[in-house]
Amino acid sequence: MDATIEVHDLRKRFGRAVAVDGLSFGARPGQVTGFVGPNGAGKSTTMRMLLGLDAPDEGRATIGGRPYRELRAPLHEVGALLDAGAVHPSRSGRDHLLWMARSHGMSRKRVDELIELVGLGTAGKRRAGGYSLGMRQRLGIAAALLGDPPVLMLDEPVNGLDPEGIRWIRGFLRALAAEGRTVLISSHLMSELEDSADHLIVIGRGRLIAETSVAELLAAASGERVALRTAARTEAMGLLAREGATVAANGPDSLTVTGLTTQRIIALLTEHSVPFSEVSAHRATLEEAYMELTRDAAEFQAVVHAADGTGHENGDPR
Ligand SMILES: Nc1ncnc2c1ncn2[C@@H]1O[C@H](COP(=O)(O)OP(=O)(O)OP(=O)(O)O)[C@@H](O)[C@H]1O
Repeated sequence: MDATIEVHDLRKRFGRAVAVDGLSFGARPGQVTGFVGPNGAGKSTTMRMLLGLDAPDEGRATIGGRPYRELRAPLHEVGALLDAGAVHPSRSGRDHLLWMARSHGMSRKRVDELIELVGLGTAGKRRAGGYSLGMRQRLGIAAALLGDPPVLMLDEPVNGLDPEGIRWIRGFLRALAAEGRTVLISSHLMSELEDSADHLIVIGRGRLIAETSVAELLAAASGERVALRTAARTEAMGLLAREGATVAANGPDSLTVTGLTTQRIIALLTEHSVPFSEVSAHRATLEEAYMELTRDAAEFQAVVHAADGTGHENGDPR
């Protein structure tokens, strides 16, 4: 089966709210594709449409060229984790998987293999109601993998995990992609996707903001900025500005310079005997790049104003 995920001009409204607004993107086999956007951007709704749980108003959401409802053996074609809490609390993790396996004609052996693979071990025999979030995520991922599907879709799999859980899931997802699977994972935090995603789909207000590789996004956000550390801040600022650079001071001895290369800055400072202790190309973090991209997304501002408790739009004093 062709394991490509494709979304084309997808639209979905809930009453007056537009959840997904003409979204198009793709996710390919052999890659972890990060699906990132602020809270309320439309990630879960898009995944739900890909999984046939919500019907699009317009557009197409397909897996291997077909909508979910037309897949012949869905469990063997797509594995999904939307809500890690969706397990009966009094049933053990293993029994939950056995129940799913039996209803789809899969073996007990497959269940035991998966319990080992996701690192649940003996916890598999304990009541799922007593599981930590990390254990519930592992169980959910095991359930998604039951039918050994070439496509995996996980909604916020890293959210709420401890550092060890995050490390495990990153490595695990990368290994699944390395086996040739298509892995789509959503997150509202770009930093969660650092070190795990190869490709990024960034959305805001139901629309595509960027579809890019992690490397390209970082290069674009890093721009031509150079970080300069000098004890002679005023002198350096005057000199570089006269040479056409834009210079911003960020601290008593640190400047950010735009418009001149690192080599040219070093040559000028040396020529004019301006002391400096560091000149380096600025490298943006993934989080900085993301903040720049989503600055205008209204949901993002809404999160900020909800957090500061004003209940006002940002910059709107009413
Ligand atoms: N069943 C529903 N009924 C009404 N509105 C909905 C429904 N599902 C989603 N929405 C709205 O659609 C928009 C997109 O929501 P969605 O959950 O897809 O975003 P998200 O990017 O997954 O956000 P989060 O990171 O918070 O999970 C939001 O404004 C949300 O309130």
